[in-house]
Amino acid sequence: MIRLAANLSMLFTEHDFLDRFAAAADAGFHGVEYLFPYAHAPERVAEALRDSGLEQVLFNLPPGDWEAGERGLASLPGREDEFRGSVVEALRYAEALACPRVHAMAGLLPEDADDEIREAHHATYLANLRFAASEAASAGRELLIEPINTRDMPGYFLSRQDQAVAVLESVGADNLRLQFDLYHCQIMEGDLIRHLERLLPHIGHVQIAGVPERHEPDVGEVHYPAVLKRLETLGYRGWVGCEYRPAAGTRDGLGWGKPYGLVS
Ligand SMILES: O=C(O)C(=O)[C@H](O)CO
Ligand SMILES: [Mg+2]
Repeated sequence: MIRLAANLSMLFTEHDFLDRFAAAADAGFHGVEYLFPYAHAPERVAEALRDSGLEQVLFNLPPGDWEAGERGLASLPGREDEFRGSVVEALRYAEALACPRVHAMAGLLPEDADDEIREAHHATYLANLRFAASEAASAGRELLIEPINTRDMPGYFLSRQDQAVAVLESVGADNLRLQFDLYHCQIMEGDLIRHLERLLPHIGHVQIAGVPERHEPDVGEVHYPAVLKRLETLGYRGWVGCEYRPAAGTRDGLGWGKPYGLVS
């Protein structure tokens, strides 16, 4: 069975953040994810979640200075203390929200990155993920890494599935898993169903969006009914995060989700 989670950083933005939980429940979602809850006290977010009856399925560690263009800390040499603090903060919120998994964004390479700089980022990334996975395991949580396409996020340190698998295998933590975003994979590599089949043992969470505009899943080049059917027949029991920008109003665009219980 496909279980859809509304990404409240992109969906229901017609409402204030804490009101989006009820809007998602009303539209037939059973789970929510978003980028960052940190603008609100954990108890306030927990109250909105509880009142909506939804499950919290994912959110991200603090990413550094997002407004200044930073996109995560995990691979940034010299920012290790800040990254460690971000792990503690994310796990504090995960406890309050009973959220089973959190995503550590890798960060950006400098434009002039040479092999030495790339290697420094790689070494920092592995060391930080070892720390974060250990802390998350102690808290009973999973830690996710996600390849992100370099058209939307130029310079992002982790951009391909084979790179992510090599990192997972190097760190070797059972609770370090892959956040498999089909939108990014289609842009960078394509071959989605074969990637799903090969990567399934590593997958801790899936996200979907239409390609190339990142609108509803039924807008664009990916035939999601076939992809989601294969995900189901592969026995995936996790969540599918709907991480897309509605082409018009959120509810107006939910018709694609009717087979999965959504109400437009
Ligand atoms: O960009 C994405 O697809 C994500 O899922 C990150 O968590 C936020 O950039
Ligand atoms: Mg994603």
